[in-house]
Amino acid sequence: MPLKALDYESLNEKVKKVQYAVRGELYLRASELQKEGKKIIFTNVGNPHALGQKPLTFPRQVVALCQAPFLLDDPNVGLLFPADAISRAKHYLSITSGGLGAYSDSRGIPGVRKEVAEFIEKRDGYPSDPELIYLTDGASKGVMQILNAIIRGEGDGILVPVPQYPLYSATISLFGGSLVPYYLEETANWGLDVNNLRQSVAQARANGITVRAMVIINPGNPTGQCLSEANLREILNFCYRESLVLLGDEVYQQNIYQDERPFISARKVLMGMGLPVSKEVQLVSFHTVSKGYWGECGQRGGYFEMTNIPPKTVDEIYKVVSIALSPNVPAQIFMGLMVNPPKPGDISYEQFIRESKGILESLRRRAHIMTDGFNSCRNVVCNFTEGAMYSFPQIRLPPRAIEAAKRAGKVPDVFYCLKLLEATGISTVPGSGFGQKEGVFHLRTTILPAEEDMPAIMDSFKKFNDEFMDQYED
Ligand SMILES: Cc1ncc(COP(=O)(O)O)c(CN[C@@H]2CONC2=O)c1O
Repeated sequence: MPLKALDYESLNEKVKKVQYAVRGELYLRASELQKEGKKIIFTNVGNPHALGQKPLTFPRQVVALCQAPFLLDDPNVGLLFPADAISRAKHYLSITSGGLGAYSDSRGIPGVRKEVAEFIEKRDGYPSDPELIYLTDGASKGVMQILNAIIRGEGDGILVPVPQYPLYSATISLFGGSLVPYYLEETANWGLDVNNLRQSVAQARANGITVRAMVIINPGNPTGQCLSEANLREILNFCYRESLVLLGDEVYQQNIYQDERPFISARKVLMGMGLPVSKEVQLVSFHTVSKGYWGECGQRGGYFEMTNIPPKTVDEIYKVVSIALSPNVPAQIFMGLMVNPPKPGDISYEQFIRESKGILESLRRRAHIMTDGFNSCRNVVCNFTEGAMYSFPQIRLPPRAIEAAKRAGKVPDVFYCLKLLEATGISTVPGSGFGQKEGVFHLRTTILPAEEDMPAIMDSFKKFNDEFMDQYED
């Protein structure tokens, strides 16, 4: 029989080649163990509600009423829902094309795009045009749409930080482009050295690659570093000199756990740089409802904002996003609520602030508990999680452990993470899934397990690690 189109052997080679570690070998093994009845702590994915975080009340009240508009006609609705949630629900229903069940404009609901533009203006102090803001099914879809527009073939290179979030390596691979790594400096708190950028671009060009764009993830995933204004200015000048599009992945902009480097957007720095840079550098910025203190990952809400992108290109991107008809409409309402939350004086303001502050302050404490726990182990060094929601400790593995990994046919940090999982139920992602320097090993975990469980989890990790080292250390 001739091969059919969906027989494995005849699949698109790019599909077979692509890797995505966040749900890779460790996650699959953890799922097997869970089926066998083992208690697993799935701290491999930045999925706050899966680890017990409660959703913020106000957004759920508004979207519940939008999903069930008949409740608005119930005379008792005011007994269950606050007046500001009722009025916001009525507002959103009035700007949809027929409620949550109707497709919206392919770029998203104009009224929500306007709320995003107002949020950006308030955050950065510069005007933002709703026409250049597209709502997407999570930031992932936006990243994929923009990379799809940029990558013409394997000769096109995208500068990506290493360690990186594998959405980028996977998408570049799937679209047949070339990933051009630039290494973050672990000993400089995962700092970004522009000299590394220059070397990476020169190396790529020597290999015949046309470097077209650069990705920054700020705050970083998995590394957690926050870029300073000076860093961002250096990067924007570099993109200007090298004519690179800058993709600013800023999904963790609400997740900041130190006061020295508050979040500043790439767009704000760009707008402040004056001509010609502020008008020449092409920037696309990404945000989501999946992170921050919202953690509404399953809703699939995101946006990207285009800066200095030519109108004809914007039209082409609009054409392509139209193929998928409409972004997720309930998620667009979550996005509107995220960028335009209850204000002082609103009935729900106090509760909203109490809930969101509570989550952020707990995340900051958990970041310290986890970092300190890792650094209490003799062979582990861990930079503090300045932002985002991950911890990325370096695990120094003795030669006999590396040999044992080789005998088992595993990359050393996969070997270590599998042993950790089997012994403790802690499901992590090996550093090799994010990229790391040769001969250096890491694992990524989230800082999301419940705060009251965190000390016991770190004790369990330390016990495993010390036993592992006793077994393999000379
Ligand atoms: C840097 C970064 N960009 C984009 C996304 C995608 O977000 P959306 O949910 O909006 O598509 C993620 C998700 N973080 C993944 C998911 O959980 N753990 C991770 O590392 C991310 O870490």
